[in-house]
Amino acid sequence: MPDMLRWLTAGESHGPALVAILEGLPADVQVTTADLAAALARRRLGYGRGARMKFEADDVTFVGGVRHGVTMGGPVAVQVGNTEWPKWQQVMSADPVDPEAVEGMARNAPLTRPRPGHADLAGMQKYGFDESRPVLERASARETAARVALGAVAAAFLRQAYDVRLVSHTVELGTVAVPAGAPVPAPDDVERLDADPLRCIDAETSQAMVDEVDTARREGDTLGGVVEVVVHGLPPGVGSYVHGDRKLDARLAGALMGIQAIKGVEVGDGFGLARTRGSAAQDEIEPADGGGVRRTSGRSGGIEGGMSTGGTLRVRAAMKPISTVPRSLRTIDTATGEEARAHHQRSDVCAVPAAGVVAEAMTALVVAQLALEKFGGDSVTETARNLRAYVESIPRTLAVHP
Ligand SMILES: Cc1cc2nc3c(=O)[nH]c(=O)nc-3n(C[C@H](O)[C@H](O)[C@H](O)COP(=O)(O)O)c2cc1C
Ligand SMILES: C=C(O[C@@H]1CC(C(=O)O)=C[C@@H](OP(=O)(O)O)[C@H]1O)C(=O)O
Repeated sequence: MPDMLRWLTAGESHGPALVAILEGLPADVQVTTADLAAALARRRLGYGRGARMKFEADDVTFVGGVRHGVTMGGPVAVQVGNTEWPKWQQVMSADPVDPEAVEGMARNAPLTRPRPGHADLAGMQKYGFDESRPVLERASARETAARVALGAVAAAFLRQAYDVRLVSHTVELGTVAVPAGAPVPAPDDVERLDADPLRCIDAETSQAMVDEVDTARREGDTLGGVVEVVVHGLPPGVGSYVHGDRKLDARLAGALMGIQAIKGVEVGDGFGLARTRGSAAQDEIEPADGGGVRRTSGRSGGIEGGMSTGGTLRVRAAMKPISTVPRSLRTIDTATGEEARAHHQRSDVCAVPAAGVVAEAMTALVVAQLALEKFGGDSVTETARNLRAYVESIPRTLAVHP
């Protein structure tokens, strides 16, 4: 069975634009260009990002699927224009260029010193390229702008159809971590998180993270970290236990690992649970006041058996430190086979806060995909009605009280 909601992006880091398509979304989702621009602006936030984030803008437009601020049921197509395109027009021209026009142009020099930690070397081997420009143009995390634009559409759908809301935040940066027991952010915390330089819920930890970025920058180095995405309001039963590839946690892990530089995904207390006893690792079930069930804890991160439990969903993604290290790493020059130092022009010291926004977008897409598989419907009204009928059909004794 093909997925009900599908998405695809195209475009290069220094090309004229990124484009993205979201197919399978119901009609009547209210979404505007301003909503997309706001989501893209959040992705540019964060202490530690490089020069490019300052001078480049995301020029976003809908090119299909939306009319007068509402989706029409057809594929939603988005374009994110690159305002730096004039500088790259020749280097990244789709049509052949006059070799004399690019002769001696520094930007067009062949990139023959593949950067460790990037797609450069394996990409050259795979496609038989003699330089890494065609690889890095597509592998670059610039592409995440397109996914964030689609994520904003998915998030609007989830909010309007099911009252489901997402929040993301930074929980670790380098060696600095939010203290154990810090509150799980609520939807109301989004503004405060976005205003924080590291998108961190705890002010003291955030200051320590700023210091960590400053130290890394001073030392010509880069940082990674861990982000968490929290989903509020998801009813039980989204996802599936019948096949591995239809599990909510499997889909989330795949989508989050598909973000550039993400090296690990943890659902709920994931890795920590592996170090405890079974009696202390589950969320016990007890009768709720006035009927129904409640959980005594939220260790599972709101997923059991590949399905949402009706509790708060929590998923974390670990980002490795930025690969382009200013002090530059050892490599070879592929033109000569000689030892060399990897290319380095400019780079982020840390992009963990931005990765949180991207992780939130991917989570919105996956949750929307599996929610639509459960509830179906061609309009927001229809899918919302299906959700209500389902929730009402759950016997009173089994109703979830988060
Ligand atoms: C939001 C974001 C920004 C990034 N910025 C940079 C950067 O400026 N420099 C860099 O070397 N890597 C950056 N990366 C990471 C690379 O894109 C990534 O490491 C590379 O594509 C190789 O993929 P892999 O790490 O998943 O193997 C960024 C990643 C994300 C998610
Ligand atoms: C452009 C973005 O991020 C880029 C992601 C990136 C990488 O290697 O992934 C490397 C940098 O690009 P450049 O090498 O051209 O300076 C970042 O600026 C963006 O997030 O919009």
